[in-house]
Amino acid sequence: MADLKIQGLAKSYKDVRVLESIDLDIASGEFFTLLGPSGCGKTTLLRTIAGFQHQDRGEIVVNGERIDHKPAHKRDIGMVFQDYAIFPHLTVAENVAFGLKARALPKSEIEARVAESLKMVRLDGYQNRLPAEMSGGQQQRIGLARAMAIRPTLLLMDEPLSNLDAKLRIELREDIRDIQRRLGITTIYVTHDQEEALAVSDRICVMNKGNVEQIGTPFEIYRKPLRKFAASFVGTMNFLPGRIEGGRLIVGTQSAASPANESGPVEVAIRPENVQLSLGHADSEAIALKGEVLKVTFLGREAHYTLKTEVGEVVAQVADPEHDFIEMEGRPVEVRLPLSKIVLFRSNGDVIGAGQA
Ligand SMILES: Nc1ncnc2c1ncn2[C@@H]1O[C@H](COP(=O)(O)OP(=O)(O)OP(=O)(O)O)[C@@H](O)[C@H]1O
Repeated sequence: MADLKIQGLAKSYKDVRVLESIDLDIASGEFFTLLGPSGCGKTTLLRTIAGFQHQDRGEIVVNGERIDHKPAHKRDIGMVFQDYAIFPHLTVAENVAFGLKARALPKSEIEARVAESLKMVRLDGYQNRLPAEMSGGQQQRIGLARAMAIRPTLLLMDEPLSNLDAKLRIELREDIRDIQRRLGITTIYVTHDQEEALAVSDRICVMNKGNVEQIGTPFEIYRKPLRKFAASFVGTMNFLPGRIEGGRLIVGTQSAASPANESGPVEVAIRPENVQLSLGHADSEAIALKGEVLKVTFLGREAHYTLKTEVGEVVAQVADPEHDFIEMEGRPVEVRLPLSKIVLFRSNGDVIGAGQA
């Protein structure tokens, strides 16, 4: 069991600052995900923790002890890579044994750990195969078994599912999560896939341009974004221009009692699943915009609507649709934005109050 503290970690390549000043506090046994767009510094942060490169400033502390002066092989960290990084000329068992041989463990111990690790990733029986005879998903299981065989205090995973097709990705991410829970190993997982992050993590750290934007549980990140960046990067969000004046939230020609105690221009954010469509009139707890259905995509258990309103297009997602919505295209509807589901952002991207999406 290991907890990890990162304080003031900064890294530049030549004169380009890639990590600004990162502070993280990761609990023992936690599944912690670094989520962000390409180039935001996730991999750099992970590789710095692993010891493949060195920070310019800051500390990395595991169980109260600084590890950032140690070389990578002395940090007791298991690593799983996007491209598997397994040796093609070695058998499955030899690949898994690789780190154990480097640690000069007795042969019987190596054999026992290889067997145990392969069983854990459901590859028992494949010991003597070569990687080329295995599928992509199986090759990544070898990578996972190899990382776990050394019984590391930390497990780091860099986009481990990116090279797999959609179905395998879901299957393997569930396996990774089950194994991680069972062993209770502190895990840092890098992905740019927000759905994957929501599905597997205890907590998510949303990164942008070398900074931490928000750290929270998947629920908090999705439902209570603290910055516009997290709100737009995770899931789908409608953003509409509005303003608060005299205690009223004004969107286009419509208004309702303002949920926030300030005034000035705001961005009104709402998730598609929280937009309500109605043919009747709205209550006072919602902004009700006149709209027209531009497009309907019917997906069986839900339908997605693109709606034209006076302040721009709004996407609504309706669960369990009751109409044959093809007939709805071109029809006028009322587009209701319930105040309890709206999040308001200032022009600088900061959330107002503790809004909920
Ligand atoms: N060895 C290097 N030398 C110079 N610049 C680098 C080096 N490695 C990464 N960078 C730059 O640092 C920035 C952050 O890269 P990093 O790989 O950490 O981002 P990332 O969030 O993991 O992105 P991706 O998801 O695309 O891997 C990028 O702008 C990248 O071009």
